[in-house]
Amino acid sequence: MMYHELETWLTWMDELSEKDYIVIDGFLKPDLLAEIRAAFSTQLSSFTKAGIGAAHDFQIRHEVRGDYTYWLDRKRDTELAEFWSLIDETMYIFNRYCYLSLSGSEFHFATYPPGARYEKHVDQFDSRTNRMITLVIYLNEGWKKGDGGELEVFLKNGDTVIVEPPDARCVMFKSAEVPHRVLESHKNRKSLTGWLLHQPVGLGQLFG
Ligand SMILES: O=C(O)CCC(=O)C(=O)O
Ligand SMILES: [Fe+2]
Repeated sequence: MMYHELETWLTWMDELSEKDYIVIDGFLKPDLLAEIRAAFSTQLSSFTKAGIGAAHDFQIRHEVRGDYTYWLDRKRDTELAEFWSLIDETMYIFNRYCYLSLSGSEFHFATYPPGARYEKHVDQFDSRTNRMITLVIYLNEGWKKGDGGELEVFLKNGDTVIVEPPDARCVMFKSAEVPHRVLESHKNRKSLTGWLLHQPVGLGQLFG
């Protein structure tokens, strides 16, 4: 039993291959969204300041990246079982229909307090090339224009796209190919962000 119909998946995969990114509203059904929101609230006191860069150049610079994160662990965070199985389904689809060889993932909750942003970057660090697909799910109930925290995506053809972060919206893009930034947020901005990996390394959490 799949979470999304194959036909729907194939439409999404076509769009992602063509544009390098895709915005999907309703990627999560309401009950799964509620589970994720509950887990987010439970962990809120354990979030820590996010860093930038891999092992050797790890640093915390507020002006570059102002969010706080909490890394998930599928063995420990079993209340998110339905989410983990959706991620498995997502990896299966990418492997089967996009010829990727994904075999792991890493996910964190993130919150950007008012005034926080994340400057232009790509998600594949020089020293780590295993992040293939970035997947972000926004958890901003009641988000409205003026709240800020939009995701700006820089495409190869020179176009930039502004993606607003309302509740339940999912954005996926090719981690190595799509520079992006998070514009300054004026409210607490919440998300569940992760990467589908070429190998099951999942060391992102050691580096921020
Ligand atoms: O939350 C977003 O819209 C993107 C976050 C991001 O770029 C990252 O965590 O690498
Ligand atoms: Fe990013």
